[in-house]
Amino acid sequence: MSWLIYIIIIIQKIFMIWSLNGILIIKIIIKIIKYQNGECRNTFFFERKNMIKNVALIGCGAIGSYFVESLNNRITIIANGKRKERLKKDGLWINDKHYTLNVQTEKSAGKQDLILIGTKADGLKEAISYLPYLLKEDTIVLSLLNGVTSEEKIIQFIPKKHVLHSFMKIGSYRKDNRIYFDINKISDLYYGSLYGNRQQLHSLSQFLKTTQIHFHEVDNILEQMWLKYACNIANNLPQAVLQVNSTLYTKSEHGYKLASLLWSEVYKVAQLKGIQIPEQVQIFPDSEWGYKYSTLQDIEQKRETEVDLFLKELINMACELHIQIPFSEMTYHYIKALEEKNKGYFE
Ligand SMILES: NC(=O)C1=CN([C@@H]2O[C@H](COP(=O)(O)OP(=O)(O)OC[C@H]3O[C@@H](n4cnc5c(N)ncnc54)[C@H](OP(=O)(O)O)[C@@H]3O)[C@@H](O)[C@H]2O)C=CC1
Ligand SMILES: CC(C)(CO)C(=O)C(=O)O
Repeated sequence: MSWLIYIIIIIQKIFMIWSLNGILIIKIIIKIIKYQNGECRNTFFFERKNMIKNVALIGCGAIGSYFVESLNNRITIIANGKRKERLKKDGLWINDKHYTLNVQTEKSAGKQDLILIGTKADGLKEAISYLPYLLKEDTIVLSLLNGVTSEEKIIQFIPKKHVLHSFMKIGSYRKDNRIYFDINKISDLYYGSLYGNRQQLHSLSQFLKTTQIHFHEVDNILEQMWLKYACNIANNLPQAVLQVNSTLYTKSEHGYKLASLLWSEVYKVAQLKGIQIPEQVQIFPDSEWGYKYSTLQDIEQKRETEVDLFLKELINMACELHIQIPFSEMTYHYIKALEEKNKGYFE
């Protein structure tokens, strides 16, 4: 009889090991399925490191407000001096809803997991000077500015591993502390990694999935940024010179031609830098509805424009490549002269 007891015990043990293994195998299968669906990319390999909790925004204007609206209770606004007092006291009105803000200086905010830079080009230098106070080992920095050089400027001051390349597609309008955009139209964040920081990319996508933000993690972020850059140059600038809305490009063959000429010069520079963008000019969708893009908004509200970010930088690149881009040069000087006119130089 004793051999029978032995056999029963052995069978019992086999079943126990089998069922334990079974549970383990089922757990691994569930993990793999979740990983495939992108639900646990952070945790499968990286053991719950790099979870984004603290998010800071430097520059809560037209595009920054999109993140205030989406992450309201989870976002710290970084500002100093009078700007800080104003933002604390008045908050922001976004699409006619009032938001009170958690405003901190760069020194009081503490270390951040994610930092969004939403200043214009003229505020970038100061924004960069805040970064050392906010950075920890695995902080992610996104620069939302238009143009193709803000990331290069940032990595002159902080290690590359922090920086993902990014830009926004959104039509947002600001007058003082009132901001309007339509989240049902295009309001999208694009980002990608040029410096091989895949872990940051996963953390960011993981975090964004928990929010209402429309986002796209893309492989060809540099091409996408240049495409947006070319669109901004071709669409924002002729309308700013002529001070008319975007029907310029749909109603007038001359307007369309102006956009095409500028586009052809960005295309030439991009080609020589090995960046692929389409040869044919792209007019922003819905331009027949008569939009005023940011450069014209700046001119009308007598603010500095970002023409240096758009054209001065293109002219410098062309110079380095030993090519001429006369339409861009001329447009650059037109807009600079309009800025001077706004400052009352000619009165
Ligand atoms: N508007 C749009 O629809 C789009 C804009 N973009 C790009 O996004 C970038 C931002 O543009 P936009 O949002 O329109 O610009 P805004 O002028 O509306 O916003 C910039 C904000 O940055 C703040 N700021 C400047 N310096 C600092 C600083 N040192 N610390 C804290 N805050 C600071 C400004 O504050 P203050 O007002 O007090 O000076 C302002 O609120 C630009 O590069 C633009 O080309 C891209 C896509 C669409
Ligand atoms: C045209 C627009 C709104 C597209 O996102 C833009 O980038 C700008 O106004 O500068």
